[in-house]
Amino acid sequence: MGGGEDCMIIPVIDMQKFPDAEEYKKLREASEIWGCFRLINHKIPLALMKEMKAVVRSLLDLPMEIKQQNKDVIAGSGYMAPSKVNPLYEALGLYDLGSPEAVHTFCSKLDASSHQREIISKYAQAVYDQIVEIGHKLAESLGLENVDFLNGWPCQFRINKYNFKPESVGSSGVQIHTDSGFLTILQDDENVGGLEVMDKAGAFVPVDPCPGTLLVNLGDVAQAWSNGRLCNVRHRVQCREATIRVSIATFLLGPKDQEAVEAPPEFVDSEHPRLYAPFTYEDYRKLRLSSKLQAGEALALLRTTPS
Ligand SMILES: O=C(O)CCC(=O)C(=O)O
Ligand SMILES: [Fe+2]
Repeated sequence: MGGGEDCMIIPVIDMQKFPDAEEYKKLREASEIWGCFRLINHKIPLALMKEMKAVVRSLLDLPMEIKQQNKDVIAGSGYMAPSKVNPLYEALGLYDLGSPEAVHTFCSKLDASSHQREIISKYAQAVYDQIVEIGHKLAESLGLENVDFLNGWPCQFRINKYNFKPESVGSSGVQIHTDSGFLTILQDDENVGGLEVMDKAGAFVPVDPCPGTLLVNLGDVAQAWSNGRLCNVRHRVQCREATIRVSIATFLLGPKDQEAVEAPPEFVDSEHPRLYAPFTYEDYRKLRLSSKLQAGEALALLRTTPS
């Protein structure tokens, strides 16, 4: 199990320590102060993480015409070719990870072998179960008793490749952003760093690789749902060395269809008035895209009270 010194700048949450009250407190504080943490002793088998990494690498190495068959299901969910804004970055994606048919379509479009399909399906199941469990623990850490609110929430899956070249060292791999959904599990590259998260003071803090662990990020939906208690962490990827970097991200987005993102009554009182009018995840995603506000600023457009 990884757990070296360099993992320790950002908070570490140990899945095996639950239901200790101390671990719940750490989880709450990490989520309020940082909006991200390293997860150790999680439930995704290390062998599966490794096999998945190999599968993902080979999918990203496919010819462009095949990768382009990975079409959007919702805006931005399919293949993203290198662009003017992020010329070193490309990604394949899948919506929705919880749907075996969607996983099947994703695999078919990329001509995945039966071995690759098997690994992807197993990983999808394991990462989905893990992200829902973290969501439940997070709600419990905030004192909520009914934690069934995550049922049926869609999950987006994205595999990221950074083609870092000698001349790109020091430049941006992915620009500063927040994740739009509720929670993200990131299997970051086990060797190549570059991910940076912003701390409360506005300084970027490097998140160094820590093999065998996962990184969890909280997104805009978590901020709104918690009535402003939880931090939607701003982060970016910088090119640090001339090599390929690959990461695997799973995003638990928000309530499905027309169900609203809305702070439960437990988070609202006279000292903490409701900050946001209820909204659907779909509308919020569209607002982020149309406003081009990618670092959580779009939430301000939904505020019911001045910030
Ligand atoms: O590649 C990484 O480490 C981060 C990727 C990321 O922030 C994202 O996919 O939203
Ligand atoms: Fe992100």
